Amino acid sequence: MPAEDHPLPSSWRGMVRTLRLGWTASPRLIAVAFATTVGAALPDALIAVVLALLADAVLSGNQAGVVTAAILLGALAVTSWLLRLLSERANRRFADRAAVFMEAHVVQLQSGIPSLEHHERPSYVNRVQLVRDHADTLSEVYQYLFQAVGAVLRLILTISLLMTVHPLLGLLGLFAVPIALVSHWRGGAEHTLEERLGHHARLARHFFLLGTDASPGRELRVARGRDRVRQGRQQAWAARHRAMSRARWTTTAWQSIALAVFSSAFVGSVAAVALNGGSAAQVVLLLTAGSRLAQYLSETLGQVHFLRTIWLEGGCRLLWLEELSSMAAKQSPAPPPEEMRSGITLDRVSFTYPGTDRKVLDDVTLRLPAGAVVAMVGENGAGKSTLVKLLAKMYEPDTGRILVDDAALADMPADAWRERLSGAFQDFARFEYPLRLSIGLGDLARAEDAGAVERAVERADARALVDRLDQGLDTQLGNTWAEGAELSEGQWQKVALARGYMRDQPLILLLDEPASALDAETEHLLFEQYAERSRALRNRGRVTLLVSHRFSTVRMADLIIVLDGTRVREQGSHEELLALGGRYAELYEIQARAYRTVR
Ligand SMILES: Nc1ncnc2c1ncn2[C@@H]1O[C@H](COP(=O)(O)OP(=O)(O)OP(=O)(O)O)[C@@H](O)[C@H]1O
Repeated sequence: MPAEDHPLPSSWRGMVRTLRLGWTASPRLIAVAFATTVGAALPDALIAVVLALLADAVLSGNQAGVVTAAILLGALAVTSWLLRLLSERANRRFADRAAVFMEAHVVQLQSGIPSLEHHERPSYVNRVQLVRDHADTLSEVYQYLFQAVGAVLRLILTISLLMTVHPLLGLLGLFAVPIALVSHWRGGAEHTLEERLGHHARLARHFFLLGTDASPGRELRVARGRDRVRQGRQQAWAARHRAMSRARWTTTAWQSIALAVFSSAFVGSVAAVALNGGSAAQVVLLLTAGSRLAQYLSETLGQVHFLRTIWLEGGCRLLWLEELSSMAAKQSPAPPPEEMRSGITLDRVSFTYPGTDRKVLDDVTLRLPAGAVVAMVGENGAGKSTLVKLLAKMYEPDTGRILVDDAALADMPADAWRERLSGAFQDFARFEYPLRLSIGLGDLARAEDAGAVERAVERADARALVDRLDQGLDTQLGNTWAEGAELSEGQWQKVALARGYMRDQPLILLLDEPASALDAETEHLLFEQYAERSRALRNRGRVTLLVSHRFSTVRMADLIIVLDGTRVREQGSHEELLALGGRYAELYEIQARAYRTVR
């Protein structure tokens, strides 16, 4: 789905949605925070009136008036301080709660999108990154919104006070309009640019991780490439900074012009009132309220700018993510079958990765028979993993169909389909949980089922690994934890493999180079056992698809598919393909010869 297929919703819809989310997070706290923040804004604006009363009383020698005005001033100051304190506490508590709520919401939305497209299309990645980066900031925007409401009320009150001196002074508010407009435009323009420059920030982050993570650190030390990485990071930041700073200078220049217009009008008003017989109290009121008007305006603008940048823009991106997620959830009505009778068919499937224009699979037609162990081979980049991803519904084919028996995979909900498949992948995850859970994640509903976890351990030949760890299956994994056990690459891969074996009866088991970090003999033994078990269960109609570069493993499969850059070049059993004397036979012979030579 190209980016323009799902454009950003309007900022205002985003704002309403974010408000609703805040209300859901904590209705009581949001109400208290609103009342105290708006309340705290008003006493300050009334100080101008009391100061005018004070000036009047002082000039007319009214002792009682002076005392009353002084008491009122004190009362206003204390009320303002107290309400501000209360509002700060209420807002902070609310922001804490809303931050947790928002982050959880964003995580849920992102993981709820069945495809991987939002991780790969650059324009989507930038948006998702902004939502992710602003997930906790979004929780602070309520405070800014309430303050902005308070500030607007304070502005109205201040302008009304000015109009008591002379109705035309209300026009001072009009001179403030350019400032508001520039500020509104500024937030949007900077945010759009930030989104457009997202790839520089990602690049800088990538170089940062390269320079600080342990595993690239080894290679960088050997290659003496640290300076190169540092330079890469600096260049990425500099490119982003240059463009942002140019844009900020332009917006700041416009803002200064708008402020200059307002300031001239204010100075002119003070002079006009003073020269046209205005009383001292009126001049005091105009000076106090007018100078505060500028201060209130810049505060309001700061809040509006923040709201515009983070909230309106962040809010509409959050809404965009919600819509993307719910659209994906709505699309698929047909449940996957409980059992497969004939197998999985790829019917003239073509696929191009989002954001690219090169076909990775072109018009591929294949049949993976129910009950069969199918192996897929091909050179690097031939499209093997891509085909596996299509079968896992991480992407949808551009053209053609994938059929499970006779039902289209495209019509099945991704979640329901994935409950019926198992998998172990070459870029496996290192889940730093206790070993039992790290394996049990393969079938979360049975993660607590000791028998199921034990069986997965046996199937992955990971018993020796479990026995070597101090607390067996209860050992905490990963060096992020103080007591965590760090595993070798091959051991992590065995954990991933065991995870892939958690489900007893998947419709399809996808094994995409799941043992690349293990030695060839271990891999051979593992799959020999596995293929035997699979054949014993043939009548249950499961399909196993194994991607491997090791022909000693591949030869055990019932059907071998040779992919050759976008197309299927050959298919058949090991014996058939050897007899064919084509690409498979050639590659098999090269590996077998190398193996004989080494031995
Ligand atoms: N996320 C992606 N976005 C764009 N192109 C991609 C993406 N992933 C893979 N490709 C491209 O698709 C082609 C096929 O990649 P794929 O990972 O399917 O190959 P493979 O046969 O599994 O290779 P290998 O044996 O090295 O694992 C490659 O040319 C690769 O550059």
